[in-house]
Amino acid sequence: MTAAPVRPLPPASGGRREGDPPGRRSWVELGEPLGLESGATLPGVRLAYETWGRRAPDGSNAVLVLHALTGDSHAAGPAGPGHPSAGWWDALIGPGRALDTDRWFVVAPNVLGGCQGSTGPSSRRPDGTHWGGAFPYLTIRDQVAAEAQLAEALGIGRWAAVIGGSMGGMRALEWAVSRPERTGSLLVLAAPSASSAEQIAWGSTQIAAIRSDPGWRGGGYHDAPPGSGPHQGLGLARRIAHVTYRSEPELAARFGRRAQPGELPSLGGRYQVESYLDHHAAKLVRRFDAGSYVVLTEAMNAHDVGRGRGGVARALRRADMPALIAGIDSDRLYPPAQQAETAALLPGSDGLRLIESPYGHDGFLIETDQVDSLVRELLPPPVPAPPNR
Ligand SMILES: CC(=O)SCCNC(=O)CCNC(=O)[C@H](O)C(C)(C)COP(=O)(O)OP(=O)(O)OC[C@H]1O[C@@H](n2cnc3c(N)ncnc32)[C@H](O)[C@@H]1OP(=O)(O)O
Ligand SMILES: N[C@@H](CCO)C(=O)O
Repeated sequence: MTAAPVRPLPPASGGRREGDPPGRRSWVELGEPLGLESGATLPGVRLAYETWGRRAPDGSNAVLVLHALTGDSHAAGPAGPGHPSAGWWDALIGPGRALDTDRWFVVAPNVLGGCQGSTGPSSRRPDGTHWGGAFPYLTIRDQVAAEAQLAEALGIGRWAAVIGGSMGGMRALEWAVSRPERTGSLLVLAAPSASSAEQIAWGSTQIAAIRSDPGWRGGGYHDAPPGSGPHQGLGLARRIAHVTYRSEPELAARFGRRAQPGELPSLGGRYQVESYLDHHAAKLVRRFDAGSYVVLTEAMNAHDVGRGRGGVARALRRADMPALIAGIDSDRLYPPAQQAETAALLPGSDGLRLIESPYGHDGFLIETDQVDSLVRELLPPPVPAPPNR
């Protein structure tokens, strides 16, 4: 397959901000419409990304880090303009960290279909109108196809490692299966080879919550007056999702049946856990687009590395690079048994790695010490040269 030409653009205005670790925000625009798995094409595709470290002249030290559903390209670095929080894997990326930016050139794109710089439903079409509900159906494969063009634009023929968790893990696995020659090694955290019935059920329930909001307007709300979008629906979707991201014992120990201070459930007040979910819903609504949430959730529902490739087992046999597949012992959304199957089928894996955590699926974001060990196992530090005699 010949890749479409890619037109790299200059760094975003401001580029590196004062106080940032060595890192840069930028984007590429694909020179030609992206052909999608559905047969449709997506014109005017832009992919935003951040980088840390220095690219080796031959591109051999590049590592691709792929974010989850509501993550973004800000994997490392402090909070700042456009980034309400510090990087979601800040503990892992930087000088001397597991992804040592004195050695590795780390690249984190914002996913295609997202809303933090890459083309998605809230972007404008070439004719200047918002995509909204006309944004095409995307799959994880389409997202990886766009990321492959980003790699070409950056002069990276082969990643030293492709690393991702949750939806990022789905994309990492898709990289390994569809482009094994370009995936030097693989780390997948808390992600399946194919979304299960239950995972599709959770995802489609969240999509239904958004679409049932009168503010959804068939996805065409981006030109509606400010504040009239499907915020209730998106908030409801986040509440449902967030419960699946945490574990039952954690919620029981942390909140129990307690009422939120100053509120009485018998008088219309909230339980603490309700208030906690309200908080996470409100936070997401402030920073995320409902249309992107729908498109990305549909892509996760469609995830199946075996589709049209003779099934999962056969597809995974293509991915023969060194691979680490990790699950979280308390993850009820992506149970580790599912990842054990992936690990057993991947030629380069020696079995499931288990992250111990009370926090459930979010453990891949929280248990950074354990993820650190996995990254160091995948990309061991260079053995120092013996002293000259
Ligand atoms: C890959 C990515 O997703 S990158 C983007 C970052 N991820 C997200 O935003 C996903 C949503 N968030 C999360 O999943 C989690 O917050 C994580 C994984 C980032 C961090 O987990 P934790 O450190 O365990 O945070 P936790 O779930 O306890 O949430 C803490 C927040 O809940 C608030 N909170 C706790 N109890 C209550 C309560 N009873 N009522 C209201 N708010 C509450 C805290 O004040 C805190 O608020 P803040 O985040 O605005 O400071
Ligand atoms: N907290 C993560 C969980 C999904 O993997 C997110 O919102 O992206």
